[in-house]
Amino acid sequence: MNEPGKDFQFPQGFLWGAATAAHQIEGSPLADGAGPSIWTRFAHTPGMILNGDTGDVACDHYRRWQDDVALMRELGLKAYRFSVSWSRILPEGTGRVNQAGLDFYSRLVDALLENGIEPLLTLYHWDLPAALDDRGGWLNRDSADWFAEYGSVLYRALDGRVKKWVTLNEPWVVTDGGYLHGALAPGHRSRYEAPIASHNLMRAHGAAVQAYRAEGAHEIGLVVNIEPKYPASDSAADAAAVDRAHAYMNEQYLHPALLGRYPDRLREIFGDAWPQWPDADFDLIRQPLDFVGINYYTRSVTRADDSYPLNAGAVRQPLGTYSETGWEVFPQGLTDLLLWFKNTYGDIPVYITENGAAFFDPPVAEEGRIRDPLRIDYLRKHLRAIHDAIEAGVDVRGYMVWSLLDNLEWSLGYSKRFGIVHVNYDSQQRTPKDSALWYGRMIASHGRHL
Ligand SMILES: CO[C@H](O)c1c[n+]2c([nH]1)[C@H](O)[C@@H](O)[C@H](O)[C@H]2CO
Repeated sequence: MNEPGKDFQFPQGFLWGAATAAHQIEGSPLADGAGPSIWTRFAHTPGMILNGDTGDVACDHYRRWQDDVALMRELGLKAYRFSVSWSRILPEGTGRVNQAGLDFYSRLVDALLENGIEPLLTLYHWDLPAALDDRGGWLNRDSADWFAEYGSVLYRALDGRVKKWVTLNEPWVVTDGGYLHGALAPGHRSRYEAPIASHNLMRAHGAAVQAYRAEGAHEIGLVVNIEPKYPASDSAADAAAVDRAHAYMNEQYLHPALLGRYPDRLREIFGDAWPQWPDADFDLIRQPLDFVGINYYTRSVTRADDSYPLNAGAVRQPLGTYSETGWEVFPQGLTDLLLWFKNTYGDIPVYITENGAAFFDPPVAEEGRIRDPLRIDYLRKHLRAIHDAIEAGVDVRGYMVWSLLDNLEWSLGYSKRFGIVHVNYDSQQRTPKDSALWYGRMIASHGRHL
């Protein structure tokens, strides 16, 4: 447990880094031959993003990437998780390669390596080429081939320099937000489309891993957002609600990827909207993985309700501490989740590929400081929770704080700040917050003085 003054020993080689995503930081979405993504289109659809914010400029990382790599080095990061914009590489989604797009990421990777920072590359962080959405997007079974083709273009260009690859970031959010509830691009609302999109995403994951095994020589994995579900009461109804919520978020993607089957509850949840899948699909989806990335933010105390389609919902905790996004700060949930993962799927290496929180950060003080003690407390407690899981035998190999920079929080626009580095969106000035300086000291001591 977390005895005060305990000397925390993280495993040798534990990878300390930070994470971002292309659409959230790059800006210049159509520069140098890039094609539009569904988020370029979604953002320019009135009413879809708070305050009419768009990713047209964001953190201007597409132009400021060299300064941002220098900043990562100054902070002492050892790794950087980023995503590639598919439509910069393949403007129509398939076929013609845009060399300028490839060159951007090739230069970024070289700069990271020159500065002793290991790149972790995510192929897909939600920004599907608009041209593929016009062909049905994730509802089209051809999406698996499209994605494998895209992956192969990047493997050939970057493998050897990039040694840790991620196929998908959070297929749950892509499906739940983009196809069931409609809050995220492409903004569909259909309980019939959601399972189809979800299944094709996992087929695409499997196809991209298969393509990597033919082309690449290093590591590839899947990133999921999972969240421990705790019953709001000891009633049978709440226990059943927990089972449904757990199957829908936590098992829906890990089961097919690692066990080659869906949890039974999904048929109960979706009813007549749950198709009969071909057995061969699970042979494609279930590919040996070198690691799984877990994005952890919060827990959910869950009760039965009449919400759609789960009939299960989260209950706010009166004594809980909440971040600006309304997520409870609950570090113990990360320990519980990691133990569940190991007990359910075995000793697969794990990276915490996202963990962080949005808090109201004060403006830049006169001396250029930004005091964000709540974020430091959040990060410290979650790193201690990871350490507890490691001591209990979970093979956690690294931690990527979300996020390096304040950035575009999807449909919430720029209203939420997750960065350990503040971004002034008018001047594009970067200011490391106290949490960035703290995290750098943490990395330098390898977590010893957590
Ligand atoms: C529902 O929470 C998810 O685990 C989650 C949280 N987050 C994410 N996924 C995404 O991967 C990031 O792009 C978001 O910016 C980040 C913060 O919202």
